[in-house]
Amino acid sequence: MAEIRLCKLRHSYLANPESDDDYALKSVDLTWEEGLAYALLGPSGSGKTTMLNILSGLLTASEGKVLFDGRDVTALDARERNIAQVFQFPVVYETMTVGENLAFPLKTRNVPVAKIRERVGFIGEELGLTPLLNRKARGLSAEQKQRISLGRGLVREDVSAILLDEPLTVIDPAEKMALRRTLKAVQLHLGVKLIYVTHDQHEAMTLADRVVVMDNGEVVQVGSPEELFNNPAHEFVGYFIGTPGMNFISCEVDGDDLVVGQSRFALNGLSERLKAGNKDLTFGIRPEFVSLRDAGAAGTIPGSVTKVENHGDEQIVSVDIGPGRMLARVHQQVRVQVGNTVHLAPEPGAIRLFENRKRVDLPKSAFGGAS
Ligand SMILES: Nc1ncnc2c1ncn2[C@@H]1O[C@H](COP(=O)(O)OP(=O)(O)OP(=O)(O)O)[C@@H](O)[C@H]1O
Repeated sequence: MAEIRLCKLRHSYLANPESDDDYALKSVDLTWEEGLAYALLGPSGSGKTTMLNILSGLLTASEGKVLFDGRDVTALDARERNIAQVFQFPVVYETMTVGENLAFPLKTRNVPVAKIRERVGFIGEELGLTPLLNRKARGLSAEQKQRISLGRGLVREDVSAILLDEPLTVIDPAEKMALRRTLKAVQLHLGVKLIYVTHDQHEAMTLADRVVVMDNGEVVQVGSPEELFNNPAHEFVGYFIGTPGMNFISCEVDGDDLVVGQSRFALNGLSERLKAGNKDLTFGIRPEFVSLRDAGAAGTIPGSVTKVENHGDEQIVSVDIGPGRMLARVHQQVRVQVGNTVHLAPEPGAIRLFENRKRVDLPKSAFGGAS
C-alpha cells in the first residue's frame, strides 16, 4: 500500500482566483501513512470532498503535487492510481448477483478466472456477504449494497487506498454500527489504507487511527482521537471535537498570574513569555475536567448556574462566570440547580491555553492554584 503525499496543494473552482477566499483548498501539505485508517473531518464546505477527489484523481488540483510512494501521479486519473472510491450512495449493478458485482473490477482487468473466484470468496467472507453471493443486488438493503461497493474496491489486491465519502449517510441508523465495525475489522485485517470523509466526530473518532481536521479549506490538525481530545492544536478542534466541546474563556496575564473571571491562576514563572506575545489569550478546559465545589478554594472559579441538562448518568451544568459561560460535565448524583452559586474547579493538568486561537505549548506543571 502506498504512502500518499500531498505537496503544496491548492485548489480553486474559479478560473481566475484572486485571494485566499477564492480557494476551496488553501495550501495543504500532508502525508498519509501506509496501512492506517484516516478520517477527514470538518464542517460542511471545509474542503473534504475536494481533497478526496484530488487524492483519487477525479479532480486535478490548481496547484501542487500528489505523490504515491514518491511517484508523481498528479496527472494520472483514478483508474491509473489504483484508488477505489465508495460514495454516499452505493454504486452496484442491480441486475448482477453480488458475486458478479464483486468480480467485475477483476474481470475488466483480465484477471484469471480461478484468481477471481478466490478473491471474491475471500472478500465476500471478510464483508459478511458469503450467503448473498448468488443473490441479485436488486432488492438488497442500502447497507448490504454499501458492503458490495466496498467489496468492489477491496477485491483488487493492488488497490492503493479506499476512499469513502460519507458512506453511512443513507444507511439505516440501526445498521450503521455494524457496517462501521466491519470497516474497522477489514482495515485492520487487510492493512489497507482507508480515508474516510465525515462531518460526524463520533464516526471519525471510533473508526480512525488518525483524524485530519479541516476548517475553511485548511488542515487544522492531524492526530489520533486521543491527541485531538487532550491536546487540540487550535480552538476550532477543541470546539468541534467533544460533546459538548471545550470551554473557552478569554483571559489575561497580570503580574505572575493568569486572570480568568474573578480568579487568578499562578503561572509558575511563564508569564513573561506570555506577556511578550500578543495578548489575545484564551483559557481552555473540557467540561469533563471541571468539577463543582460548594465553597471557593484555590483553583476554583465562582459562578451562577444558568442551566442543567440531564444526560442519563451525567448532567451538563452551564455556569455564568462573568466573562463567559463554562460547562461542567458532572455525575448525575451531584446536586445542583439553576440559580445556585457554585465554584468550578478545572483540573490543573487539563487546562490548555490558546494564543490567537492556537494552543500554547506549556509544561504540565504550568498551572498552580487560584488565589
Ligand atoms: N464543483 C464545484 N464548483 C464550485 N465550487 C465548489 C464545487 N464543489 C465544491 N465547491 C466549493 O468548495 C468549497 C469546499 O467544498 P467541499 O464539497 O470540498 O466541502 P466539504 O467539506 O466536502 O462539504 P460537504 O460536507 O458539504 O460535502 C465549498 O465552498 C463549496 O461550495
